[in-house]
Amino acid sequence: MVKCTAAMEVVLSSCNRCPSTSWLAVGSVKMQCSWTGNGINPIVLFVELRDPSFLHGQEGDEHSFSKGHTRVQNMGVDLVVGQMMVASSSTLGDHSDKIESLRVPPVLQRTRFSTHEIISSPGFLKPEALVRYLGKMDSITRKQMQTYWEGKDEVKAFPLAKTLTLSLACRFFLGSDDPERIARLVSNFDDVTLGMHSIPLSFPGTTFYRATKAAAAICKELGIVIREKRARMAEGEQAQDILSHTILATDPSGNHMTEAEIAGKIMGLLVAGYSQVATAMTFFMKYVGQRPDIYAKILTEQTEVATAKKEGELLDWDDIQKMKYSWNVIYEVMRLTPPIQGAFREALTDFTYAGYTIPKGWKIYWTVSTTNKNPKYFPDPENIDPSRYDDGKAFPPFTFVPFGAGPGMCPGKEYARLAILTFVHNVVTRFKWEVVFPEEKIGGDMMPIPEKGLPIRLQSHSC
Ligand code: HEM
Repeated sequence: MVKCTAAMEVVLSSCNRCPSTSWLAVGSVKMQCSWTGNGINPIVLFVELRDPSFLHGQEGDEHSFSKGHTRVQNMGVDLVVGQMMVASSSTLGDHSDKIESLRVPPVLQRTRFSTHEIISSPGFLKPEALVRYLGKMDSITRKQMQTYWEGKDEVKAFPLAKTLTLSLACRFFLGSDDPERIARLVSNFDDVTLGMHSIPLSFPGTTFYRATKAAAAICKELGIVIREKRARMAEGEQAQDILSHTILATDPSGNHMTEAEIAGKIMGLLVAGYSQVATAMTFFMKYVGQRPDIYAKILTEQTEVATAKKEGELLDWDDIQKMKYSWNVIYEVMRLTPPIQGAFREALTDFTYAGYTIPKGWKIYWTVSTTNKNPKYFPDPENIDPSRYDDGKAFPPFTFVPFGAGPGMCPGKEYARLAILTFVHNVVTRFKWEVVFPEEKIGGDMMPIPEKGLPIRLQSHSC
């Protein structure tokens, strides 16, 4: 058994300014694994309290989103994945030699190659590049509808949305359509996603331990994918996906990434591109399934798009531009249930916010949902009202942050928009649906998860 020693400082604080529950950072934890003596990075300890107010709201978000000369710095996917990979190599017992090559110090991951730069540099996630993916996105979505949705009276929306988004991510990030490989990865990705937001106590039975095992399994599979891709590139295959460009990327000294670094980057991207998009699709099904008035308006919009197309013709960029009402509904879905509830930052200097002094080096958790429900900007905040985003209505910076804000804002926003709207088009033009358990419990710590997978009863338009 792995034993971890933890030295812990804890400061508890709360205030009554915030009407809803949020997460409060309360201290830092340093841990050491008794097997290897490896230190695991200090992390914040957070607990759920009623009415705590910490870094949220417009003022808090300005602190937490700004980078560089200001008070906090971003801790993105890389660092969390990096932590997990270091831990995985120290806790997997007899498998540790196999994944030794995958150990990547988190600092190295963050400084040599930024994920943001890698996915932005070849312009992969920019609208002009995404236009090229749209037809393929639509055809993958159609195929999945035919295979998993059509002819069924009842389906579980969450697992099906995850199968779809993982297939899309594997296609566009890895250039792979292999369904068996995708099926093998699904449960591992779920474990990694949960582990990214858990306290890194790595012994059998903990969420973090499961995540480290899953991360190791994904990296092993990715190692094979990377070697296959390198071989095809050596034979002249063009770089047409993010993996190829990551293989070709160099740091300022002209060095390429190691296989482990590439696997870490790609795993971070797959996790980001898979679970958040699936969560947004799932909560679209939940909220719209309970609001026939909103469903009717979306159906009108999507039917107009569909009837303007020839038989079998795939969606194009102009079609997406016509889906304004549908996207406003998605904004409301993400405002009420943000797929990412918040993220970590690290204080670069001591600073005081709302009467609390945050010491340098402490990890801070900022929350999305409290910001997005501020009644000053979103009157009657619990109500779904897509007209909030009608043309011409703008919100002040840092008041609506489902995709974050500032320099660390989500680089996958446009990709997510296309994937979600393509899904909306395909599901709404085929079915009307009813949520089986309107009061289904939403679990998950930092990421909302419907506990039963959101079962829905389908009624096909063709019946
Ligand atoms: C509905 C879908 C999505 C939502 C709601 C979402 C939300 C967010 C948020 C809130 C952040 C900021 C985190 C922070 O400030 O620390 C973020 C960052 C990020 N997202 Fe997304 N995201 C989505 C989809 C995607 C997709 C599809 C990709 C990849 C293609 C992606 C890649 C990333 C990356 C790499 C970062 C880190 C950026 C950095 O640190 O500079 N996301 N996302």
